[in-house]
Amino acid sequence: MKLLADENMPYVQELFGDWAEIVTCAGRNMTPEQLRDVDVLLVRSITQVNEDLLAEASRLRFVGTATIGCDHIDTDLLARRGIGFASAPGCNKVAVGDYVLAALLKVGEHKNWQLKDKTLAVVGVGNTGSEVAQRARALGMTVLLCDPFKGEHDPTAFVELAHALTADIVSFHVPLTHEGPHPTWHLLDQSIIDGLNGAQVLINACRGDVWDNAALLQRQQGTDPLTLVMDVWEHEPALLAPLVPHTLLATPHIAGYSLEGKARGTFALYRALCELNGRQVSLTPEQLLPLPPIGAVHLHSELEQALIARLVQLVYNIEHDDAAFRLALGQPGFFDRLRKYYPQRRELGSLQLINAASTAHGLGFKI
Ligand SMILES: NC(=O)c1ccc[n+]([C@@H]2O[C@H](COP(=O)([O-])OP(=O)(O)OC[C@H]3O[C@@H](n4cnc5c(N)ncnc54)[C@H](O)[C@@H]3O)[C@@H](O)[C@H]2O)c1
Ligand SMILES: O=C(O)[C@H](O)[C@H](O)COP(=O)(O)O
Repeated sequence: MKLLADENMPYVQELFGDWAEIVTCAGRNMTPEQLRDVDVLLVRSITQVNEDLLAEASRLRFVGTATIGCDHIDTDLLARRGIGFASAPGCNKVAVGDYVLAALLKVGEHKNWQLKDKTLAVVGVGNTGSEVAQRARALGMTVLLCDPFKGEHDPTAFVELAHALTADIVSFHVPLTHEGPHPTWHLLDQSIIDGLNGAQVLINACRGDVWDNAALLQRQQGTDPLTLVMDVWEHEPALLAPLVPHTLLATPHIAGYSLEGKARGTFALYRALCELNGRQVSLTPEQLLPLPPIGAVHLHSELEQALIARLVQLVYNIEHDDAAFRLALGQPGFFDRLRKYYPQRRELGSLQLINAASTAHGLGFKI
């Protein structure tokens, strides 16, 4: 079995090394020729799996993406050609929850806000949105949930988008869709952007195209700019650079980049391929991971916002990611390079807080 994998997918050797001939390459540069004699293709979100890429892939029988989002995969094409497919739903949801928690704490510091007095709206309440909602509740925030698909079954638990957009902070966690009853492409469009007030904070850790970046830039260049946290950008990696100085936090699509999240992503594909090949699943994602640098911390005081911020920074410092992004901005290939050489980041759950209240668990720590 010949397997072609994105070079930035960890643990491929450990999981497939003893049953596949493995070839790796840069995900953005995969070519139809490379797929000629390949049986299994493993990609991340930057490879467009479409007619063009698969033009010569006559042996291909399985495609896996080690990501949550699948907007880069032509799944109809795979179905038509009888090629098996798997993604990794939820694999990095915890990392996205950690990222948004770190961002919220930075927003609190920047605006001198007590987050417990503020309202957060989560737009898209699936795997990642639910992680964010859980952390915001643990901070004591009021949380509004907006998800028209889920709202159909449980209208009292969800609000309309217009209501969500009145929150102090609005965090987006939708898939990128162009069709259907609630498409998300430019969900945040010019008219919505114009209707927001300058005290509001927006967070995008889902897909860049969900926000109209050019319209946002226009708003930011006016007299009443918004506070923006942007992990994802329209037209990555060729993002709208002039928007960056108008953000509070800017990062290169790494919200989901915990080591645990990446391991779960590759592992989901390993499990799917084992099933397809009638092989026994002989490992767990946890077995792939090294020990975290800090295992436990004893607490001797209440978990209030400033202490939570210090504890989060022990595990994940979002400001380092932001600083690296601003420093590299404009250099050729900077976006992909930051992602390729992203430092090992652990999830908050790798740190045990001893003597902590149960809210620590809601924040994502181990107790
Ligand atoms: N920045 C990152 O590193 C990163 C990491 C993981 C996922 N993502 C992106 O985030 C997206 C969401 O991930 P997830 O795991 O939560 O997916 P999910 O499928 O579990 O949840 C998405 C939710 O969005 C809802 N939704 C769909 N259209 C909507 C609309 N118009 N308005 C409101 N809600 C809507 C769906 O009903 C669903 O509940 C992924 O598709 C992926 O593109 C980004
Ligand atoms: O959809 C996802 O899972 C995330 O966006 C993922 O973290 C993106 O990472 P990439 O596949 O681009 O390395």
